[in-house]
Amino acid sequence: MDDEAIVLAAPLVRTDPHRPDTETWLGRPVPEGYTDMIDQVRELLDRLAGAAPSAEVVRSTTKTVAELSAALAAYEVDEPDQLSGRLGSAAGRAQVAGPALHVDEVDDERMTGRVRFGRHFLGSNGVVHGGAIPYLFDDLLGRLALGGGRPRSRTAYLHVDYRSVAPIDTELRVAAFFDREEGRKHFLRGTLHDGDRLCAEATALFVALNPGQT
Ligand SMILES: CCCCCCCC/C=C\CCCCCCCC(=O)SCCNC(=O)CCNC(=O)[C@H](O)C(C)(C)COP(=O)(O)OP(=O)(O)OC[C@H]1O[C@@H](n2cnc3c(N)ncnc32)[C@H](O)[C@@H]1OP(=O)(O)O
Repeated sequence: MDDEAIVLAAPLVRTDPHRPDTETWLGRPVPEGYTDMIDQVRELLDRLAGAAPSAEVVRSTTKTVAELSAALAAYEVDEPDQLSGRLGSAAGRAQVAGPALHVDEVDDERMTGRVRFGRHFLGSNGVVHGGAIPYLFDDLLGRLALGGGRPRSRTAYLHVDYRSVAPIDTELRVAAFFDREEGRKHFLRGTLHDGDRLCAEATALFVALNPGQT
């Protein structure tokens, strides 16, 4: 392993004091170190986005990533059994398609947290890609839509207003609010702040699924 490859494998410095030590999933213990693995993959995506590697490092990284894919392929499961996207207390639900969202406080009507968009989510000029922000809101508001014992629902619309730029590699604040419900229609809104500065806000309609609706 050469020096540049060692940098990729360096221990993760990001830590989350809010993360529980153990978590169960579908009544089973989550494999030890699972969320650390997800954090390492996030780190890899950030490094990948920011790197202009030598041909030698491209070759060795390609080989290593192919080996990792093959190792995970041996453990492929159907959707109901997958961990990614289902660990409610893990950053971003352990789903690396989205940013590392940490929920701090939640009740039936409100949710607050922190999010950090890494280099992987860069649009340009140090600013988060405009497409990554709706992802964040869909996830955040979608979780709150499920709160308070409410039935499963689906996003019918999601309207995002970009009020000011959201920087990458910065801890941003998020908040979600359950505004009201009209029959199956649940109206929610969310905000994204950098300090006191509003970066983006969203309004959304989630429609509760009818019994038997998939
Ligand atoms: C095993 C354990 C796991 C545990 C996990 C724990 C961790 C946390 C877990 C999870 C967090 C989840 C966080 C992510 C959440 C993400 C959510 C998504 O992204 S969902 C994907 C994107 N959305 C779609 O693909 C929808 C596609 N559209 C549809 O399926 C339908 O259009 C649907 C269901 C939205 C509505 O269809 P209809 O046939 O059921 O109902 P109709 O009659 O059309 O609408 C009902 C009412 O809503 C209004 N409506 C519908 N769409 C509207 C729109 N776009 N604008 C305005 N009004 C609309 C209608 O006008 C109607 O209103 P009137 O009752 O007449 O007053």
